[in-house]
Amino acid sequence: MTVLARAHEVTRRYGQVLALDRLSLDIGAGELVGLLGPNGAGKSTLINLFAGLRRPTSGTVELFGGSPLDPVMRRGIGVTPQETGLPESLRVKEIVDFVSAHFRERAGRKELLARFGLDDLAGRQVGGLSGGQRRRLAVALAFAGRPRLVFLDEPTTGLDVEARHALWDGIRSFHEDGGTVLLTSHYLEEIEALAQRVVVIGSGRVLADDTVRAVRDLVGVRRVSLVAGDLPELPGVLGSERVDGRTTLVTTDPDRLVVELVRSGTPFSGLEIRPTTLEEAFLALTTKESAHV
Ligand SMILES: Nc1ncnc2c1ncn2[C@@H]1O[C@H](COP(=O)(O)OP(=O)(O)OP(=O)(O)O)[C@@H](O)[C@H]1O
Repeated sequence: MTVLARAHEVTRRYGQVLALDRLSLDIGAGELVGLLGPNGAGKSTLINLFAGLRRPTSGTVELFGGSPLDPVMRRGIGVTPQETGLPESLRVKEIVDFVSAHFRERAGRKELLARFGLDDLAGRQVGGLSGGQRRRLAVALAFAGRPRLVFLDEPTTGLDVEARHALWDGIRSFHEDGGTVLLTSHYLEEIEALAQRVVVIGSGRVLADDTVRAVRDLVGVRRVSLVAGDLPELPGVLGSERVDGRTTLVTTDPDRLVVELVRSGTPFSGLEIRPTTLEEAFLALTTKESAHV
């Protein structure tokens, strides 16, 4: 596998804050990697290091085998930060042309706008775009220089379902054409929908790096739901909720839980056991992590 971006034993401090803690991660050519972690886990810091916007306190960061501080290497990437300020008075097509002009290789304006569902807005001033349209434009601009690798920091924040799906389609088609993507998201279904590989980070460290499915299996959390009155104390329960008389228990050991439930003689009905969503897996992982601290 050709490695396009590599972090090796990277530590980044901001004063007393340890944002990344000897983190190592390789992004291979053609991968679509989802970076998942709670607020403050270090996701944006990692993207800023790869994009050459910050330097590590220690450890090494490589981009295309060179330094992210080298503009030649940076020309091969596209970045959408969490927040972007675009000049309000420029038209969409003018901004696309302005950004594209910085690159030797350029995506065609029409093709770029179409890919992100913005074709009808080419003549519109940015000041007249909705929040979601602005966000889509900011993401589209990451692709203006025909990058080999794009970093998208929470690309769909603030978008409605339709706009989010339009953006997913744009990211997917870039990936299908051989592009490499690292994206962070708080929408867990987004990572499940797009990424083959998920890297979970917490407290500046990699907690898991695997397929979405394997990460779920890794924590082995299941949802047991049933209709019952008051329940006795049951083994391995990480959380519970009760909606409309149905109780759902999140557990690491559904078999033992059911055995104990039957042994307790508590009457129940409608038993269902389901695998977890990535969100539940992620919560269990980060809970485990904080239990270690
Ligand atoms: N410029 C800065 N100065 C001081 N501390 C910072 C700075 N940037 C980030 N941090 C701190 O570093 C840690 C990691 O932040 P980072 O933004 O990388 O996390 P994140 O995973 O992207 O979070 P979020 O999901 O909220 O965007 C946090 O504790 C944050 O407060």
